[in-house]
Amino acid sequence: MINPNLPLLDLHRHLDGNVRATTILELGRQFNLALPASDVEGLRPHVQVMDNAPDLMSFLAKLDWGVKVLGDYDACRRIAIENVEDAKAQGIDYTELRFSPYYMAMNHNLHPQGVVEAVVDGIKSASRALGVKVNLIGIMSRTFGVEKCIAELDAILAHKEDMVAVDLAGDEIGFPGEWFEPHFKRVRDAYLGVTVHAGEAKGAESIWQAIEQLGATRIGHGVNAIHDPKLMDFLRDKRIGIESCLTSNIQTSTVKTLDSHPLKRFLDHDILACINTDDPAVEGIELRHEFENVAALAGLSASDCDKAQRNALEIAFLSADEKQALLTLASARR
Ligand SMILES: O=c1[nH]cnc2c1ncn2[C@@H]1O[C@H](CO)[C@@H](O)[C@H]1O
Ligand SMILES: [Zn+2]
Repeated sequence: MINPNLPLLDLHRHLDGNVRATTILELGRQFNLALPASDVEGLRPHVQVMDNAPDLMSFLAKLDWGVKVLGDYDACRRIAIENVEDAKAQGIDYTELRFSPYYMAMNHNLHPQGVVEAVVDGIKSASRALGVKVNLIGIMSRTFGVEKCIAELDAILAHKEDMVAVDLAGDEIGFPGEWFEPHFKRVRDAYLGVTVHAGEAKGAESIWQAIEQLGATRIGHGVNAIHDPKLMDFLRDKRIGIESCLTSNIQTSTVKTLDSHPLKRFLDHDILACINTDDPAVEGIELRHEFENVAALAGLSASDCDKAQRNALEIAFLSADEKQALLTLASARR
């Protein structure tokens, strides 16, 4: 359940994992690309998870068409704007949209920095026009290797004033966090926040690594913390945020069933965990659905959902004043 008197936040939302099927079709036509289908129903199984994927990497393959159609910078700007429209339609008060400039650039040889510029431009204009507060998180896609991530980081840091944090996403097993220590030193030196996808495909040791070596103050997914009692206490005591994504974790086969999802136990342990979408279009879900339908199946009560909403505000990459403004806005509702 969503408490309308608390702000509604989505802190873990991939902009490039949320490209509308209709937009993929239109951009495919615009750039004369051979798509696997010519209508939405035919395209759906190629761009959306229909049955749960057997593992993370099979899930991630469903994001590929959404970036294969990005034939120019205007296409990047377009999907950025549509992401703000989608957030607005959900009644989201504040969202942190994350994106991987190299992943968006690579199919049509765009320059990652040009992609960043187009996304920043689209987000700023749409955010202003629609009245949704948005910040950006730059992603390094670890799947493409250490060197590509250096170039990707260069593009992100060239626009560091338009970013609140940097993330590491993609293949957690094949490209361990240890390889990205120099990258995150640069991120911290630029005074940006650090959030890392960890403990999703790998165990609790990957979460320890993200916190202790990379400087993460927030963890994407972090489901495998549940197997390490010392880490559970550490996350609570150090106020490390956990960005949970319920449906995503089922669809990647990270968690077998919703009733065994660790989010409820994170909340009971007073860990700052919250509810997020991950890749809405690829999953075929949205934030309200996660709160209104999925949370209860994961054992959350209405007061657990309240807690998740408050936790999101607590761990958001925002100043104390900005958080207060969001609280004031929501408490004045109705
Ligand atoms: O759930 C996830 N786990 C790990 N990586 C992800 C997830 N969703 C998307 N990406 C990755 O994020 C980048 C695009 O924003 C891509 O690298 C994609 O593979
Ligand atoms: Zn993610």
